[in-house]
Amino acid sequence: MLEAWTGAQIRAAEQPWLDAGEGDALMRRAAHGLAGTALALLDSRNRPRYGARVVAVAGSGNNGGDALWAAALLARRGLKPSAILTAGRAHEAGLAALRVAGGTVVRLADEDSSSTDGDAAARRLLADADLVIDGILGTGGSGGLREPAAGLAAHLEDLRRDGTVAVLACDIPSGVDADTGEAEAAHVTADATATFGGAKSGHLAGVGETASGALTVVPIGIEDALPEPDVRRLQPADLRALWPTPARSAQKYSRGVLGVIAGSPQYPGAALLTTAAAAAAGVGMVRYLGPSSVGTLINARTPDAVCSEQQPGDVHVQAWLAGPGTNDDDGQLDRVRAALAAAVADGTPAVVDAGGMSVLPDAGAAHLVLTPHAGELARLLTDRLAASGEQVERADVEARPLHHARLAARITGCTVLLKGATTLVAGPDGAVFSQADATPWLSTAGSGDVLAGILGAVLAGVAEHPEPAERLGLGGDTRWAAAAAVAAAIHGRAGRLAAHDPAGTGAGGPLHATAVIDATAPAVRAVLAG
Ligand SMILES: NC(=O)C1=CN([C@@H]2O[C@H](COP(=O)(O)OP(=O)(O)OC[C@H]3O[C@@H](n4cnc5c(N)ncnc54)[C@H](O)[C@@H]3O)[C@@H](O)[C@H]2O)[C@@H](O)CC1
Ligand SMILES: [K+]
Repeated sequence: MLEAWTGAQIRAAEQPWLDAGEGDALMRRAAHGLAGTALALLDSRNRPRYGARVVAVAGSGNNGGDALWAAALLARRGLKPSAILTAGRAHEAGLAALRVAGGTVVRLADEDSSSTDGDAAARRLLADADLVIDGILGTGGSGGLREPAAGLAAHLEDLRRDGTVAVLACDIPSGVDADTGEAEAAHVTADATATFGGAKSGHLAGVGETASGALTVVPIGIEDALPEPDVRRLQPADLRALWPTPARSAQKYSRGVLGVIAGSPQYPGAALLTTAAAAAAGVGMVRYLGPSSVGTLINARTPDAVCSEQQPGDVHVQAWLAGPGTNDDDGQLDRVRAALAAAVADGTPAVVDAGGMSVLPDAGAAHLVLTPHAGELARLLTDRLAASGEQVERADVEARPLHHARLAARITGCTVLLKGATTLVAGPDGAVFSQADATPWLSTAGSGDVLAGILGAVLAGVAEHPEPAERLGLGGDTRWAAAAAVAAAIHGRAGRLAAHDPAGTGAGGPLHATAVIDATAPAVRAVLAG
C-alpha cells in the first residue's frame, strides 16, 4: 500500500529528531535520496551523467537546503552544479556546500531590486541545464508561487515541455499544497519527485498528482513515528488480498447475490452494462429488478442474470446496485428508494449511482457507496448545502477534489467515490483512498455503468467477509471505502487492457464500454496472478 501523510503529520514525526539536534542528519539522508533520484532520472533519459548540468532552484527554507546539498553531492559524481536562489535568504550550509563543490550561484531580482542581471543569468542557466532540481518550496510553502519564482517556474515548464530539461521536484512540486494537491496559482510541474519520510497527500490528489510525475519515497529514519496515513493507494498486492476470491466450499449464495435496479424502457443501456459488468467481475449471482422489456434485453447479453419485476422487499441480496438509467415513469425510482431505505436499515451495502443519488435517504451510512463524477458531486453538494445558500460548481470540485469528496462523505454520511482521471474515495470515518489505475480512453459513455457493476460485485463479495480488509488494517467502516478503491482499480486496469495502454499514459486507442466489460475478468486474473 502506498501511504501518504499531511505536511503537519510528517513534521510531527520529524520533531523528536529535530529536538535531539539531528535535523542535519535528516537533511543529509534526504539530499542523498534526492541525488540518487536525479541520477536515475538522467539514466532513464539516456543522458550521460558526466558533465551533465544540474541546476538547484532554491527558496529560503529547508526544501532549498535539500536541493543545494543534492547538487553539491552530484558534483562528486561528475555533474556540473549551479544554483538559482529565488529568495533573499538561502539555506546557509547547503549554499556553502554548493560553492565548495564549484557551483555558480545567481539570485533572482526581488521586488526591491532594480537590477535584473540575475534573472537573465538564471534563464541562461536553465537554457543550458540537463536537470533542474526544484527546491523553491516544500511542506512549509503556503499559497502558491509568487514572483519572481512564479515567472521562473513558467519559463521552466516551457523548457520541460520542449524536452530540453528534466525537472525533479524536491519533496513536492513547488506551489502545490502538500496536504491537498491543490495549486491556487503558479506551480512547478515535475517529471519526477523524490519525497522524504513518506509520501504527502498532495502527491495523490488534484493538480499535485499530475505535477509530481514519477514518485520516489526516500526513507529518512522517521517512518516508525508516523501515524495512521491520511490517504492510501492500493497496490497490486493489496488488490490481490482484498479481491473476493471464492473459498473451496463456495457456492453462488456464499459468493454474494447482487440486486440491480437500473435502466428503464427508455434507457435500457445502463441496465445491460451494469449487469454484464457485475457478472464479468464474478459475482455469485445477479438479480435484476425492473420492467420485463428491459429484463429480456439483459438476458440476451447476460443469460445468467435472473430478471423479474419484483420489489426489493421480495428478494434477499448481499448488495444493491441502484440508480443508473432509472426514471420516475416506470416505478424504477420507487424500487431504488425502497432498496436504499432497506439497505440503511439492515446494513446491506449498496452502490448508489446516477439517478439514485437524487433519492438518497437523509441519514446515510458508510456501506452506501455513492459514485458521482465532478458534475454530479457539485449538484449533490449544492442540494445538501441549499440552506446555507452555498453553490458548488463542477470546476470547484475539479480544483479541490480531495476537499469536496471528504465534504460529501461528511455531509451525506456515505462513502463517496469521486470519478476522475484519479479516483478518490472518501469514507465518513475520514479514510481516503486515491487510485490512479485508469487510462484517458476510459472517459467514454457507459464507462461509469461498468464501474458501478464491478463495484456491486465487490460489495456483494465482501459483504459477509470482512477479514481480508481487517488483516490490512482497513476494518470497520473503512472496508467499504477499501472495496470501492478495489473496484476503481480493477475498472482502471480493465480499461488499460481494453485500450492497449499498459501504463495509462494515453497510449493505445479507443475502447467501448463493452470492451471494458470483456477485459474485466482478464484484469482480475492478472491481479490475482501477481
Ligand atoms: N524538517 C526536517 O527535519 C526536514 C525537512 N526537510 C525538507 O524541508 C522542507 C520543509 O522545510 P521548511 O519548513 O523550511 O519549509 P520550505 O522549505 O517549504 O519553505 C519555507 C519558507 O518559505 C517561505 N514561504 C512559504 N510560502 C511561501 C510562498 N508562497 N512564496 C514564497 N515563500 C514562501 C516561508 O516564509 C519559509 O521561509 C521539506 O519539504 C523537506 O524538503 C528534509 O530536509 C528532511 C528533514
Ligand atoms: K519543491
